[in-house]
Amino acid sequence: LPPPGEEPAPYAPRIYPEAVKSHYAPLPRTPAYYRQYEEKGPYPGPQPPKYPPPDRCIVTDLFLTMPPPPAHGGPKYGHGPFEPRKTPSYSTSAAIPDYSDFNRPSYDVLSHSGYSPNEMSDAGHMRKGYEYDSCPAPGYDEPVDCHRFIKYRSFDGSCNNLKYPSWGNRTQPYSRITARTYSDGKDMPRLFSVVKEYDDKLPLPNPRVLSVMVSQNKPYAHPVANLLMPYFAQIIGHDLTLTPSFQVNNRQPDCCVINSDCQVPECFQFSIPPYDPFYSRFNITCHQFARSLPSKDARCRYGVREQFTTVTHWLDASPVYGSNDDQSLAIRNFYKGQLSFRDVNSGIPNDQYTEIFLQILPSLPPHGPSSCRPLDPRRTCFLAGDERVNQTPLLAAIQTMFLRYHNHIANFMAAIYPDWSDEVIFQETRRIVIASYQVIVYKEFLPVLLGEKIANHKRYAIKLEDEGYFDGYDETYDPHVINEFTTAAFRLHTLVADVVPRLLFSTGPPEAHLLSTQFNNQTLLYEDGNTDAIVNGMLEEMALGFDRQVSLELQGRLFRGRLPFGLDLVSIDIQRGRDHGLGTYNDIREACGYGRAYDFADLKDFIPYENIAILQKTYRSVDDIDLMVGGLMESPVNGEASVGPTFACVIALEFRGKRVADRFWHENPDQFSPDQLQQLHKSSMAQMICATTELRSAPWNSFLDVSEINPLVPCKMIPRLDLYKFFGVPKPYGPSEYNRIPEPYPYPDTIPYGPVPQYSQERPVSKYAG
Ligand code: HEM
Repeated sequence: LPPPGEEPAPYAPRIYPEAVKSHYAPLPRTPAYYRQYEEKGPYPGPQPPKYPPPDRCIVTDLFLTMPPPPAHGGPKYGHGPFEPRKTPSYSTSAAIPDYSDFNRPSYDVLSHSGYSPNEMSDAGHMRKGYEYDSCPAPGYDEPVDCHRFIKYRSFDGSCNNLKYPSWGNRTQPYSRITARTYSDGKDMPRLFSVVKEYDDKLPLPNPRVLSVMVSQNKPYAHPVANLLMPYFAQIIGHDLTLTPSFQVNNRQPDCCVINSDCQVPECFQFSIPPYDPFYSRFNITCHQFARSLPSKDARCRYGVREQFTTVTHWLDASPVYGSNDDQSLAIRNFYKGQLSFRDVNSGIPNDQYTEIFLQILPSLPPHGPSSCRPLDPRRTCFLAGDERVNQTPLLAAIQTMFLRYHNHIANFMAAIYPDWSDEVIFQETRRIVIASYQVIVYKEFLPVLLGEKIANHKRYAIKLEDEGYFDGYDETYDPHVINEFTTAAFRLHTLVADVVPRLLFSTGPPEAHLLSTQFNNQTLLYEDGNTDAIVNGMLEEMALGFDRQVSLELQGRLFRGRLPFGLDLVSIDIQRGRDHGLGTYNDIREACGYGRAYDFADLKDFIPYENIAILQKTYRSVDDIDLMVGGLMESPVNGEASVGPTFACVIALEFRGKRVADRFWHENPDQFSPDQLQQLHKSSMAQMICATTELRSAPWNSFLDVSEINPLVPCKMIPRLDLYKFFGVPKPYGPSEYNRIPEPYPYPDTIPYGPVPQYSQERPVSKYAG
């Protein structure tokens, strides 16, 4: 950390190639741009009409008061700007294309949502412990036959809790730690300030204006964490949540076009002011946004709107193994327990001669519903347990490490027990990989994210036992992901750096590519050694610091494809919180026991003055502050953590649940023998890097930059799991009733990736041998 009173150095990538230097030249923006925002005071956004809009028309922030676009305006990209309507009106009969299909979508097309607004009534359920208000209510459950899932996790998360078998299942709704703040109490996003003017509701600040007030793309480097930390966090995020949003034919409706007349209730787009520092250059005046789907759980069906995840709620490496049977079948090769893979050089799938270090993820079928469209058709996108794997090569590189780690252990087991079936080897390996991953998350990752003090605090129960088993399993503890966690606290987008770095001395000079050129583009991983080069690049490059500054690559260029602009993830995150009716920043402070702020000045305990000033300029009341914005304004806990105290509390509560409520938690007494547990606790990110790449050394805690207290350690000195402790005995450990061979899964008739080559003990000598 810099000495007190001194600012940290502004972030500049360490791997800093010529090609992207111009990107770091000062942006063609002057402080005057920002002053415009400040002088105008809080941007009120287009004023809502005096009369309430029709109920189903939730969008108050249309561009009705926008000036007309310039006649010979600059470049026109995308869909904006729009002809302003002559008479501002919310009528649905204006002359725009007939999107009658979209007129009925919210409750027809959402067939799996299955309820109409009239059916809704209030039905909150208070949960045990602090103020949980969630569904399904305790005691509720469909009859599920769990006998197949006594020893091994199901893929969809059901049958973890034997009393409430559907708990934690994919599609179960989120839980909450604070009350919902929907404008109508049950369904409409949070739209209005708590301050009223002559009984008129005043709108909340526009999300894009907030985004610009919050972040001017002037990030600082993280004081201690490298880039592997946020991307590993992203894997955890993907493990726990994938919130589906409203789609028609597998894509979001283009709300900025079809919803200019407020026709699609599930659209929640927002306007971009004409003086926007970035988008005005492209005449963009509207930002796309579709609402998250409401869940359909039977108990919640008539209740208030609650969102859900389509991946399991457990910390079970679902990005690797999938979150339902179909996904899990697609990623296996049904040979000796392995996950399906390709040889990076030959492209041959599941070739048993392929070294672990040359394995890459299998190929995504070319015409599937994925948004990944490879630029080079020979370099297809990847298939993994989570469809978001292709978002960036950094994420895919970590997924590749997991694939190799699984296959490394499965090969070992198959060699010791040649008579074990593919199913048993697969499930036993999966159990070890998940356990190892849980250790890495709790022992190495959370202390870096939350700071040692919170990570070790008794309240959160996230410090692993030094010795022996954990006796805290509680089958009545609500395991469902906390909405405030996934919709705000764990969206660590502020830590993401501008570049995708590659560094491997043997494959050439260091390289970096702008992040926005790498979305949905896996080209970089397609050469021998390139997964390793990217992993090495992440170890070498610093993460960005936890602050209100977010990289322009995410704040304006997200998913831009070949356009010079894309989406703004900061405003999306803010709008998503309102869409979900999240409790405000102040509500969460209170729930965490930090006390409410009654005035902007009361925020000074966690928020620096400079940031309080911004909040005061933008919000009408301290009670209006969005959780995402307030959280980002905080200083990191003790200056050492990667989040502020409010996010840290929400994140720690989430991870408490992931440990306490998980029947398969690796420290539970019936999961592993004491010897095995001791081995598992040796797991580390460094060990995983050494086992799955050809790097010869790794930082001791591989989420931290190399320093005197965190040296670079040669792989041979990094403690390894003694796998004989797991497989040196004839049968997997466990009480006898759990210890039977599981019944087979519904195998497909054909194996997905061509004929499986015969395994041969006489493997060719690796070119890396010796
Ligand atoms: C290149 C980096 C990243 C990109 C392009 C990206 C992009 C996105 C996008 C587009 C969303 C959906 C936003 C919405 O519609 O509400 C999202 C959600 C999310 N992101 Fe990121 N993200 C990145 C990095 C990260 C990192 C490092 C984390 C760290 C934990 C993270 C955590 C999350 C979480 C928890 C969600 C909510 C997931 C859900 O509820 O479905 N992201 N991200």
